[in-house]
Amino acid sequence: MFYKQMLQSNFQDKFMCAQEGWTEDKLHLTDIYTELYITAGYDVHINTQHEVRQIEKVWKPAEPEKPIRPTDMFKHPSGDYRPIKTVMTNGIAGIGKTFLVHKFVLDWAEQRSNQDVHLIFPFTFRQLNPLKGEKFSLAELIHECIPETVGIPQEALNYIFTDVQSSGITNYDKSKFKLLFVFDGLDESRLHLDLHSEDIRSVDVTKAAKTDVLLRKLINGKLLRSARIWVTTRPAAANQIPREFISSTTEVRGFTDQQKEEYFRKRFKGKEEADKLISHIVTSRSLHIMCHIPVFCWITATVLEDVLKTREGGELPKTLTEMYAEFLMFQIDRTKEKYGPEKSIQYIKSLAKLAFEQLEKGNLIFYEKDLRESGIDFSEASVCSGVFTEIFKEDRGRKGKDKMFSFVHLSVQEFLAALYVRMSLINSNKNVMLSPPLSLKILRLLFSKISSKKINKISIDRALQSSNGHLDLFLRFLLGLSLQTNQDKLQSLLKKTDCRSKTNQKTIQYIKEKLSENLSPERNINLLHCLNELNDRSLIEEIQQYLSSGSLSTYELSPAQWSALVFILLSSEEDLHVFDLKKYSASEEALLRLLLVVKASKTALLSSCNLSERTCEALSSVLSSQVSSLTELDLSNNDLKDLGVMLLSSGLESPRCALKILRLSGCQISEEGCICLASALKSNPSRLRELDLSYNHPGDLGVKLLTAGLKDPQWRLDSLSLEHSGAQRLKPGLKKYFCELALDANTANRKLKLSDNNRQVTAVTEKQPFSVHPERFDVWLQLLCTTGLTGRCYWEVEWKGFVFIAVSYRSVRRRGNSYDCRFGGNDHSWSLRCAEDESFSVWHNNRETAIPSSSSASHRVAVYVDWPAGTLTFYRISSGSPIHLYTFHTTFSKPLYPGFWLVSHGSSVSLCSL
Ligand SMILES: Nc1ncnc2c1ncn2[C@@H]1O[C@H](COP(=O)(O)OP(=O)(O)OP(=O)(O)O)[C@@H](O)[C@H]1O
Repeated sequence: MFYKQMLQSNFQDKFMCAQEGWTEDKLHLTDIYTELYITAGYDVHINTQHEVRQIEKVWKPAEPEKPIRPTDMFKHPSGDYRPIKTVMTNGIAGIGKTFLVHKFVLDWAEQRSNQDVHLIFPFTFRQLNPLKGEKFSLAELIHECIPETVGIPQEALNYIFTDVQSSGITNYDKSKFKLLFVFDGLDESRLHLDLHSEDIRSVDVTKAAKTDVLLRKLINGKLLRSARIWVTTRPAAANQIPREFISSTTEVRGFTDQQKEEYFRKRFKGKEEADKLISHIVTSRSLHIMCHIPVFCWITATVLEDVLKTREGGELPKTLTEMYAEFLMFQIDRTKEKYGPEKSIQYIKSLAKLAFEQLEKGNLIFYEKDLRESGIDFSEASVCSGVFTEIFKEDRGRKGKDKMFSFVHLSVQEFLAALYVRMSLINSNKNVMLSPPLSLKILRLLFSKISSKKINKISIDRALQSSNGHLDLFLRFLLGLSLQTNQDKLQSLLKKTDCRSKTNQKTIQYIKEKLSENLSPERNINLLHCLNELNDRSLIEEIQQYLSSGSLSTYELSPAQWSALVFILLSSEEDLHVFDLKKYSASEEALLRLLLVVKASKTALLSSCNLSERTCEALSSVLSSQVSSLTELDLSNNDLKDLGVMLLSSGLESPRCALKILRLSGCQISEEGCICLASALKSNPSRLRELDLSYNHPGDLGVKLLTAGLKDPQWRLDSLSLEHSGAQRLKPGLKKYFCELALDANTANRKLKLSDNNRQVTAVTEKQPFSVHPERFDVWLQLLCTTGLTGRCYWEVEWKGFVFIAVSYRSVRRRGNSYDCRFGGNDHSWSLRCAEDESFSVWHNNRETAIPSSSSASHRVAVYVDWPAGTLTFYRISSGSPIHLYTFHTTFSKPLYPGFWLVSHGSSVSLCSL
């Protein structure tokens, strides 16, 4: 207890202050720390190759996923008690892993949480790397790396460790001494961490062993079995620790929109100032999206703070290029005073060269030799790397003793690379974009005179040729740097400006041409970002106009406009939690165009959108994609057939598929499709929890296989619906929901004559010999059918004269002539009025809604009720196909009875057989 208090007190001093970037004046951690969005699970939501580019597609907070509080790092995400030994926390560069560890330790040290822990030993791999191969006992290693522990004598540590080791207890919660070892930054590790390698030698915890061996044994549980281990890492290195050694995985996913706001409120204490900045960031989409990475928030806050201070009433940077240009100038200004303007400018120029040359090669980490090649004197660089640590940081060496370098964030490298291209053009009239691949077209361009326009074109073409988009952000910056305003900011680096608005107009035109070609959606989106950097919003504004005028299905969108729509949806303020295709256009074409949005959404509602097998192929690739966020997919009421399900199954089989809910109700699926589904789920049983296959025809084998899966403890499935199945469900379209109806003679008004086995009714003048019945309509010429409907039902009727085709609750009044008795005259019935002149209108609650007139002379009407979904739709049947008339959306509370009102004598209605 004494040692605990001592360590807590020492850690308070150490972790209270946070070092951010270059700041010499340290800030109190709790003053700047903003809660991060942390989730449970193995999924790494970011493409490891280039996190920034992926964010927009990927990062949408997951609704069903409960965020984890930092203090709950060692609780099982399910909420149930399970012993937890090792937690691995993933997250991309700059997302806040180190900050999280510091906050956790500080909360413990200041006795806010996790007080069950007796001692915490926070290591970083950066500290451990130089000790590789050296021999230490565990206590010595702790003293070496964590000076705050020095007050705990080695004997005391050895006593505790020996006790833990010899007790044989494996459960942390049962251990007498509760210990936590933290290892931050596994991605930086140079240690030999093969956890399977057999370390035969003794497990005497007091004996010295090589650092690598100690670490290995701690992580694989050979040493101090009950001690807890917490490892943080960037995703690329996560697989260094095999799954079997990890009890729980979490992922730091940065800031949610709300947390971004909190961050800026903490940074800017004045409310007015904070409001201004937040609203500025929210309206500059690219900035807002990027701000999900805390380190980018810091860049943004740094720049905006400076702009506010130094330029009263000045424009705040809106685009990424503006922001990075400001950031760079801010760095140069700060260091100019210390080291002189020339040196800092010269250094930036060399770094820009390095950034460009290495980006061309696809390198993100560089060695001394690379620095030399770019003209950076290494010894000088090490002086200057102190100056520009926040741009260029000396990195962990993994190759022997070679020093490694990288930019503080890949986006900084991309910005500097773009700057290098512009600088070479403006300052030395040189085109540096010479390296292959050179198409003939580019070659031709190269032999003509160099100009900004040509460089822009070459860069656009090069970026479009890249299959993984490695030049996308570079291109955005390069084009952004062709704006006068940005060049003005960088005056100290650019000799003169070379902006001509005509040139930029031509570039904009060229981008728009490219957008109308059939490029991949990702490339198109980047081109739209480029337009944004060039301050051209014409395409986006067009689409926004369409969107505000209602459904898009009325417009014929060009490929460029579709891309603009994707761009808007991906970067919209509205959450992409739920993507509802019908909001835009219920068609397959629309879905295929908006596939990127589906990928970024949590839930995709695609029911009743006339989708076919073709869609399934595309969706299957979404499901198996590394960056898909989709956990719920509703494909009900589309005739996908067995082939569609087979195609979809290949996506379901993928270990990357994160789908939890799949609705395939009414999709014409037979036994074959179900067999395929069952086998896909068998090979990937750990995800899907809910499967809706109602209104299909699974056959005996389909039912058997799927229900067996439901009982299989390996499967996560806990809800399976196979209701309303049968061969009839294999009929196309709405016909699969056809139900046989019969008119209820007991409800028929006396002036209605029933015939054709109670399937036809005619309004007549003479009273019919019906018995007295309390359910009979006595005034209006109405009647109901016998069956109350609660599922999905479809029927067709032929009509003559002037009739109302209705559905009603059984409770509709039968006596008298009030509206309460008339179909559509009250709130418990809905009706379609079919008049002699073939005009239609709908009635509900005594309110009429007219339906635009149609030309056809057909007298056949179809009714489709989806009771659970609360929809009632009327169609006119023309040449055998349903033409939509009207849909009511409501919540039905009681069974619905089809009914008819025959207004004029001689009118008739007959129920059709299908
Ligand atoms: N929770 C937070 N609140 C406020 N600022 C934060 C937070 N997390 C991170 N930051 C800011 O982002 C910067 C980078 O965070 P941090 O070093 O924790 O990232 P990381 O995930 O460990 O990155 P890397 O993998 O590159 O080491 C911090 O210096 C700080 O400015």
